[in-house]
Amino acid sequence: MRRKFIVGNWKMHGLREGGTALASDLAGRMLGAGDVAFDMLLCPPATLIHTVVQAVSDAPVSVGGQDCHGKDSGAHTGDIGAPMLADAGCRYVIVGHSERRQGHGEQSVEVRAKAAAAHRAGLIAIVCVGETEAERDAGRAMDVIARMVDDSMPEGATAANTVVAYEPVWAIGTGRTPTPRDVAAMHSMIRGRLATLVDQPDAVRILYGGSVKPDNAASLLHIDDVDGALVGGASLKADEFWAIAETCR
Ligand SMILES: O=C[C@H](O)COP(=O)(O)O
Repeated sequence: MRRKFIVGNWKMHGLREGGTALASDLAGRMLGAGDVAFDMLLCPPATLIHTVVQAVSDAPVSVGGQDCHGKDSGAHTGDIGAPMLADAGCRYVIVGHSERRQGHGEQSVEVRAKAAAAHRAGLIAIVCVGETEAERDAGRAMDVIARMVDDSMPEGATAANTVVAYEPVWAIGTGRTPTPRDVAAMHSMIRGRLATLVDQPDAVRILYGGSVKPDNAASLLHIDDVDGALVGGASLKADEFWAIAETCR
């Protein structure tokens, strides 16, 4: 049985005061809620990792990085090594987000190296894949995602060290989402693909991301093979993020 997984990706948002307040608010809700049917992860910007780790230390809330380098250390100005994230208290790291692939020209071969680096550091890698609008319009979405999954998954990936996030690029921050039928088809295809790439493919959590909001969360999160959500904008407001999480209860 895969537990639902609700992940907040704060992207490049947040200063210490607001980040502490948001993380503390969510930690309090998790503690107050008792038994919940989902796991919660917050991925703040690197500058807030330490602060957020402290703010959620008493609560069942994990913290993750938004990216890591494919090497453990070295002369890579501005980058963060996976061992640094682990040392700072992270359990997870997002790799291959489309904002890294598009904004920084990252290819799947680098994403694979980043996921491998995450595993070496004992982190769980959240490997993101997603097609552009042009690729979907051209009827190539399935092929594109299949290839991204194949090329981004490192040797030694297991259900214990890897999560996959399907995020159509055209749905991120736009208020648009694929139909539940399209999401179901894509997630089912991804799970089939994982069979040859990952140990225990049926246990791998596959998240949907892209304009997940309180009003559409239930319809997206109850689709077969959708094991949670990678939430951007709505993760910056405790009420909205919590409302999304609560649809899993
Ligand atoms: O990592 C999160 C995704 O990019 C989704 O962002 P969004 O919820 O703002 O569309």
